[in-house]
Formats: sequence, structure tokens, C-alpha cells
Amino acid sequence: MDMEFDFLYIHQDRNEHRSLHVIKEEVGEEDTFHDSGTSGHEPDSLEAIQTVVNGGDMVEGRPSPPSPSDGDVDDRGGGEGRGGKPEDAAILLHLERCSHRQTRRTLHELKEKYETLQHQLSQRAIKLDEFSVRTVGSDLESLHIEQETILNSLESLNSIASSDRLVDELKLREMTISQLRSKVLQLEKDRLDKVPFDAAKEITRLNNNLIQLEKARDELTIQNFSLKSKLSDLTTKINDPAATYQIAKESLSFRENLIQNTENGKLKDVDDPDVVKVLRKATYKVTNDTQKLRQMCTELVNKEEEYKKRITDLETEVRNLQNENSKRFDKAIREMENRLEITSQKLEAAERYLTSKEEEGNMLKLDIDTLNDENKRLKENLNELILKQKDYLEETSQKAVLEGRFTRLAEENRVLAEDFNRERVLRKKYYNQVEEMKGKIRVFCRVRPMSEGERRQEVGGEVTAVEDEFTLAVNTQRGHKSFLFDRVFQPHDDQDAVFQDTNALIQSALDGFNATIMAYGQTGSGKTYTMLGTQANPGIAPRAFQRLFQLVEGGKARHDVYISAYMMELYNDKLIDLFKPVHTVESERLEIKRDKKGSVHVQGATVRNVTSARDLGQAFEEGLMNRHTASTKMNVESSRSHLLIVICLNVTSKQTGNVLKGKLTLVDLAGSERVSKSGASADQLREANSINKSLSALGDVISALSSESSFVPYRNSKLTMLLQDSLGGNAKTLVFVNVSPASYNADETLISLMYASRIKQITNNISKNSDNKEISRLKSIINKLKKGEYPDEEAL
Ligand SMILES: Nc1ncnc2c1ncn2[C@@H]1O[C@H](COP(=O)(O)OP(=O)(O)OP(=O)(O)O)[C@@H](O)[C@H]1O
Repeated sequence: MDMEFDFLYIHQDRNEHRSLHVIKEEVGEEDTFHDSGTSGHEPDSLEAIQTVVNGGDMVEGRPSPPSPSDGDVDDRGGGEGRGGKPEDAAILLHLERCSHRQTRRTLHELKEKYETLQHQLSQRAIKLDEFSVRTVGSDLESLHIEQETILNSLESLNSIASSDRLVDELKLREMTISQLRSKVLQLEKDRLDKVPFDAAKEITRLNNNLIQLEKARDELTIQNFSLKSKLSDLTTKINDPAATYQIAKESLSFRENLIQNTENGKLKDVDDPDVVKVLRKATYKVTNDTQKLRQMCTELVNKEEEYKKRITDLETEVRNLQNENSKRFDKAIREMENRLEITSQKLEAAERYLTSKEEEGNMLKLDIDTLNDENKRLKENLNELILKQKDYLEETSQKAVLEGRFTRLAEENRVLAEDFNRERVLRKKYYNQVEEMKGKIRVFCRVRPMSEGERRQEVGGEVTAVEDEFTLAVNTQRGHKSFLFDRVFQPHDDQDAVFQDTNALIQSALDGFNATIMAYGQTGSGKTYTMLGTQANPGIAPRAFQRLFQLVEGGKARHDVYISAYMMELYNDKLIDLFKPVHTVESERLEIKRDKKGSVHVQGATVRNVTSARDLGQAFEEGLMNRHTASTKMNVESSRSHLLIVICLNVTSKQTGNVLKGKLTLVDLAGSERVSKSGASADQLREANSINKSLSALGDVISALSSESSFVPYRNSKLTMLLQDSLGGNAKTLVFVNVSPASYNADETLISLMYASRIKQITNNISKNSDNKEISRLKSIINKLKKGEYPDEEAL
């Protein structure tokens, strides 16, 4: 009985290993159970599974490498290089296998228990006797209890195998999924760190694909779980019938043994008919139960076969699904790898593009620097322009001020011009009055310098001395004599200084007067130098030409001036037209004529119209050339003839239309030396007489004009006839008396000076004072006019 109690107690213990061990000890057998489908070292705990997932070892209940029987796991498991998905599949497969192994192990344990119990029953059935019938019921009851216990054990085992395992499985899968996700995130992070901004779209697209794949994986996982669940249900269903089958089988065997034992004679020993009856009823009942149990066993066997087949199908289906999943997963991995490769290539392309863009950026920076420099330069230019504009505005304002000032000045100028014109008229009036008061004939004396030859030969030095600008003294052996003139020019006075006091006559000619400038003196005294000058030092004639056209140009707004000229030579009282070629001179007959107004002209003379100083100068040069040719042809010296240049002016006022006719006559007289001194030939005498006669006639005319004689002997010579309208009347005459300072020319100098004195009727005697008073009065008038002041009424 103690053994029975122990047996019942032991079978109620849920610690299977311990109970089996106790049973084995009690029955004295070794545990020979060995599941051919397992290695005996198969990991069946969560810890072991996790270790397998992590690639650890398991030996003797500890984590160990997968056994050869786990070939599917190895084939599908792959390494970490598959990204964790094969591990996931391996875990699932492993969990499935663990579940099956545990189920099969439980079945085997139950089978072992069943065999042990059968063995105990067979052992103890022998010992059953009179109380066997009584104990059959209790045995049956015990069997039922045991059956229930076994069923409970199976139930608990199944629940443990299903619920706990699934929870752990889920936790494990979640951990695995979490690890996989973290790995995926890490990979994505690494890849994103390498991918530039422009590959972000591609990464986003890959992420979306990954999410799709994860969704698909999750769906597959759900399907997998669903299948697992079905498998679990089926396993439960299988286990239930299996347990029932085992119990029924045990019960059947027990009953069969009991019946057999009973029939084998044990009941023969029972004499009591009631007991026999009871036993027979019990036997009958047991027989029926046994039949029912057999039917149940048959059904259960059939069901087991059916479930086993379904399990096999489901396992095949699961394997197929897993293979399919694995293939899809591998395909997805490959696609991901391909996309990663493409993305890497794109990344490289993007990096190259970025590099090129950086280079471009550097170039653009250089361009920007250049543009900045250009901009700076332009700004500087702009600033300069602004400053210039500012200056321009200031200048504009100043210009406006200046324009205002200019307008005022123009008005002032206009007033001044009017005043000037008025003053000019007055000046002319006063000038002419002064000229008239000074006399119509003015006499300037010019002393030439000693020539180099005269200095070298020491011809007795100078006999002349300029005491002041109006007085020339001559020191001779016969005494000291002073001569007064309108002006005395010293040897050092140049041509310009001489012309300054003569150009007023040019203006008089333009004002309608007949102006005459002539040079008188002995040969070599400087007449030609004074009247014509040299190329380097032009005399009065070329300067008068220039001045004349300057005045014409200045007055062209008011006047139209028509200018013509003729040029004559008077030799031995004979006129020669210098504007004609030499060979025609003798054939032409020139006659001096006077018109009704008294104007003199030479009939037959060549008159040249000139429009410029250049024209006039060229004509003048031609005339001089002709004079030289004629002198050579006649074998005479040019100094033995008189030279006349006559410039006729026809001035028409543009305002009034009045016409003024003036004349400027320039005369270079022949030498005035005495005949006895000039040579002894008859021609020379005739020449000298002709010269003296003309010069004497000129002196007579001038003397008559000065003395205001009623008769002026113009017709005594051709010279005076030519000068008839230029001497006297309203004519203005300027006579240069040229003298030599040399002592050997002292006599001729005295004669010339006396001749000039006769012209001015100025003597060195008692009339000197009165003459000096007159001269002083005239000088004061001239000085006031030069200063632009009006002469006093008394002086006038
Ligand atoms: N004021 C002067 N300054 C310098 N040299 C002068 C001056 N006057 C005359 N001479 C020079 O004296 C020389 C004689 O002068 P010029 O020929 O003019 O005298 P002339 O009186 O004209 O003589 P002729 O009656 O023979 O023509 C020339 O060589 C001339 O250059």
C-alpha cells in the first residue's frame, strides 16, 4: 500500500523529470528513453534559443552550436551578413522544433509511465486474490484518477508548451525585430551620413521600399504566427487524443489483464455465487468498456494518423513559406544591395558633381572678387564723376554769375564803345586840330649810327649830339648849332620806335586824308633804311602795309575799303612805272593829271588792286625788282632817283554810304649831296642838277605852304606835281631828315638840317623862344591826348 500511495503521489507531481526519476528508482530500471528524433542535447529553453540566435555555444543543457539535424536552420540561418532576417527564420524554425520535441518528449514520457504502470499492474495482478474483485473498482477508480491526472498533466504541458512558449517567442521576436530595426536604422544613418543632400530623395525612396518590405515581412510574420497557431492547435488536438489513446490503451490493457487473470482461474477459486455474479458483471462491464476503448483507440489511431499527416502538410507548408520568405527576403536584400550600390554610385557622382560645383564656386568666387574690384573702381570713378558734377554745378553757378557779370560788362562795353566812338571822333577832331596847329608838315630827324667802316677808319668821330627828343646839336669847326624838330631819333632807336610815331598817319589816310611820308637826306644817311628797311628790320613802308590792313580788318564792320596802288620812280625828271616790266618803260608815256577835285593821278600808270598786306608787299617787292633792273639797265645808282609808292584808299561807310578817298604816299628821295662833291661827269652833273632842282622845288613848295603863301609852285618839278595833293590843303606830311653823325659828313648834315629847318621855318635865332613856347604848348596837348585826357581850352 505504501508503494501505491507513493505511486499516486508521484503521478500527481508535475515535475516530470523528478517523478520519472523516482519511478525509475522504485522500479529499479535505468532510464533508457532516447528520442530518435532528437540529439538529447537539443536546447529547449528560451535562454538556449537566445544563445542560438546570438550565435553562442550550448553543451549539456547550455547553449551549443546547432546540431547537424538542424540543417534547415544552418541553411537558412546564414550569418549576420544577411542582416538578421535568416536568424529570424532560424528562430522560428528552432522554436517550432523545440515545441515538437517537447511534445514528443511528453508523449514518450507518458508512454513510459504507461508501460511502467502496466508492468506494475502485471506484477501486482499476480498478487491479487480474494480482495482483487474488491480492489478492481478502486483500481479502476485509480485508473480514472490517473487518467485525469495524466490528462491534466498533458493539459498543463500543452498550455505551458503553447502559451509560455508563444509569449517567450513573441518577446524574442520583438527583441530580434528591435535589434534588426536598430541595425537597419544604424545602416541608414551611416548611409545618410555619406549621402549628400541631393541623394536624399533616393534614400527616402529606399526607406519607403524598406518600409514596404518590413510591412510585407510583418504580414509574413503574422501569417507565420497564424500558421504556428494552427500548428499549436493541431498539436493540442493531437496530444489530447494521444493522451486519451494512451490512457484508453492502458486501461484496456489493464482490463484485459484483469479479465485474463480472472479467467485464468482466479475467479475459479471464488465460491461465493454473489461474488461470482458481481465479478461476472464487472467482467462484462470491463469487456464492454474494453470494446469501447478499443473503438476509441482505433479512432484515436486514425485521428493521430490524420493529424500527423496534417502536421506533415503544415510543416511542409511552413517550410515552403519559410523558403519563400527567405527567397523574398534574399531578393529584397539583393535589391536593397543593388539599390545601395546604385545609391553609392549616385553618391559618387553627386560627390564629383559637388567637387565640380565647388571648383565652379571657387571660379565664381574669383569672378566675384574681380567684379568687386571692378565695382570698387567704378565706385571710385562714380565718386570722381560726382565730384566733377559738383564742380560742374559750381562752375555752372559761377558761369551764371559770370554770364550775369558778362552781360553787365557787355552793356558797359557797349556804353564804353559808344563813348569810345565818341571819344575817337573827338580824338580825330583834336588830333587833326593839333596836327593843323603843329603845322601840316612835321619834320622828324633821325641820326644813323656810325658804320663799322667809319669806326675803323676813325673819320673824325661824331659831330651830332641829341640834346633831347626834339633837339639835335651839330658841332663843327664853325661852331655849335642846335636844330629843333618835331622829334629826334637817336642812332640806337630802332625801326619799331620810329614807326610808333608815324602810324597815326595811316589812320588819317583811312579817314580820308592825303598822308605823305618822305625821307630826305644825303646819300648813305639812312633814307632807304628808314623808309623800306631790311628783311630783318623792316622800315616804314612794309610796317605801314601791315598796319593799314589791320585797321581795315578792324573797321570792316563799319566800312568797306577798296585799296589800289601804283609805284613810280622819278629819275632826271622822268617818271618810270615800276609795276610794269622794264622793257615797256620807255614805250609808255606817263602823264601827271589832276581831276576837278584836285586829286593827282598818273595817267598810264599801272594801278594794282590789293586786298591784303601780302598782296601789297608782293607788288612792292616787284616794283623794287623792276627799279633795280632799270637802274642797272640805265647804269645809274638807285639812290639817284626818287621813289614814290602811292596807295589809294576808297572807304565807304556801311552805315551812311559816305565815301572817303584818302591817299598814303611814301617817298624815298634821292640823295641831297652837293653836285661838286658827287663827281664830275656830265651825266652826273645833269643827275645832280635834276635832283637838286626837284628837291629845291619841294623845299619851295613846303616853304610856301608853311608861309601860307597864296601861290605854291607845284609845277616847278614833276616831284612837286606828283605831290601836289599830298602837300598842302588837308594833306598831312611827315618828313624824315636823315643825317650822318660822321664828321666827314658834317657839311651835308648841316645842309640837310638847314633844309629841314626851312621846311618848318624854324631858325636858331631870336624867334627861338617864341618857337619854344609854341612847341611847349603843342607838347602839352600831345601828352594830354596820349594820356587820354582832354586838352585845356586855353592850350587849344
Ligand atoms: N638807323 C640806322 N640804323 C642802322 N643802320 C643804318 C641806319 N640808317 C642807315 N643805316 C645803314 O647805313 C647804310 C646806308 O643807309 P641807306 O642806304 O639807307 O642810306 P640812303 O640815304 O638811303 O642812301 P642812298 O641815297 O644812297 O640810297 C646802310 O647800310 C644802312 O643799313
